Amino acid sequence: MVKVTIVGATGNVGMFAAHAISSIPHIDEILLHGRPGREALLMGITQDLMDSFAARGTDIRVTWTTDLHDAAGSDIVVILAGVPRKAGQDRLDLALENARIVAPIAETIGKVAPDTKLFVVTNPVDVMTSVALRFSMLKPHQVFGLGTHLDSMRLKALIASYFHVHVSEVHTRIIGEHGDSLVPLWSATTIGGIKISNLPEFSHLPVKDFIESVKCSGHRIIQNKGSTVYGPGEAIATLVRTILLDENRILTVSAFIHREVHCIGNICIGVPARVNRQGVFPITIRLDESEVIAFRDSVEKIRASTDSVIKTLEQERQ
Ligand SMILES: NC(=O)c1ccc[n+]([C@@H]2O[C@H](COP(=O)([O-])OP(=O)(O)OC[C@H]3O[C@@H](n4cnc5c(N)ncnc54)[C@H](O)[C@@H]3O)[C@@H](O)[C@H]2O)c1
Ligand SMILES: O=C(O)C[C@H](O)C(=O)O
Repeated sequence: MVKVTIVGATGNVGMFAAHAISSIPHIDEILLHGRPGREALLMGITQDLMDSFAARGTDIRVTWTTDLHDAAGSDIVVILAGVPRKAGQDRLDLALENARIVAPIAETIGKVAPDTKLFVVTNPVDVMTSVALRFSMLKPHQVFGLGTHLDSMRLKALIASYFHVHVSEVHTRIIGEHGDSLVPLWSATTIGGIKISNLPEFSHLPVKDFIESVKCSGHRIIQNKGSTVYGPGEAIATLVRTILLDENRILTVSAFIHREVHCIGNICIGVPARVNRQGVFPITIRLDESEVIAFRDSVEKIRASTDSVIKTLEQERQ
């Protein structure tokens, strides 16, 4: 029995993610979790999803609960519970408020579903992934975040459009913080298998504009329509599919690194990782010198926020 639980299922991203995930083969049950007091909303979402499955011909059971213990037996638990940022806010501004929400959820999930993969989406996602790892007591390969996967997809779309090629011809990666200190890896960017820097058009590429556009993307969407939904929802479904179908894809997720990237580590941050049924496994990579410097800066920025949040949570528990 393959079961996926979504915690924070009454939110904008949670609702769409449930629908996006439902197109993955071999899922038997999607469990929607919401806070007590949200029962009518959960019931409504469940019925609406079931109608869409009937219309599409999808045979998945949708259930809902306000009790996290029902997540027992889940293959994947996606955490989307928490506040989203408002236009003008930085994702890191949400760190402590959302850590207070994510930590107890992760703690309970670690106890009731010790074999699950815990997939964190709540922002600031890199900090929340470390919080989930710390409080769930699960193993590092079981806990990961959406990281810079969505940023990488945003850059990929811009490059594909510039070169007039199908998006599948572009491979690119952004590592580091899902935020302003993100690090684009031009050294790992190819078009049709050819290193982008070997293409004459590369010298005209508006690199700075592209990176600025990726950094501002979430902010612009929130300003215009209130929240980012379809991009994250599809990105979440890609990760869930890669795990459940044991695809061994290399995706850029927030994962605990130790020595894999120039020995910079002991933190959860966006890095390329092999993703399969067992979880996420960062791959060892060598970067250009300028990329190492930028990645180290990004790691230290995330480490400062992570350490401060975890210290506060631990003090509050004493
Ligand atoms: N990592 C990414 O790329 C990415 C992308 C999109 C959204 N996000 C993040 O995901 C989170 C959800 O975004 P959204 O747009 O769906 O927000 P939303 O406000 O629509 O939904 C928030 C959800 O969290 C729940 N929630 C709020 N406070 C809670 C609490 N104290 N305890 C338990 N549950 C609580 C709500 O009931 C709701 O289900 C935000 O933190 C947002 O920044 C991350
Ligand atoms: O930008 C946000 O706050 C939401 C999300 O992280 C995104 O990048 O779409």
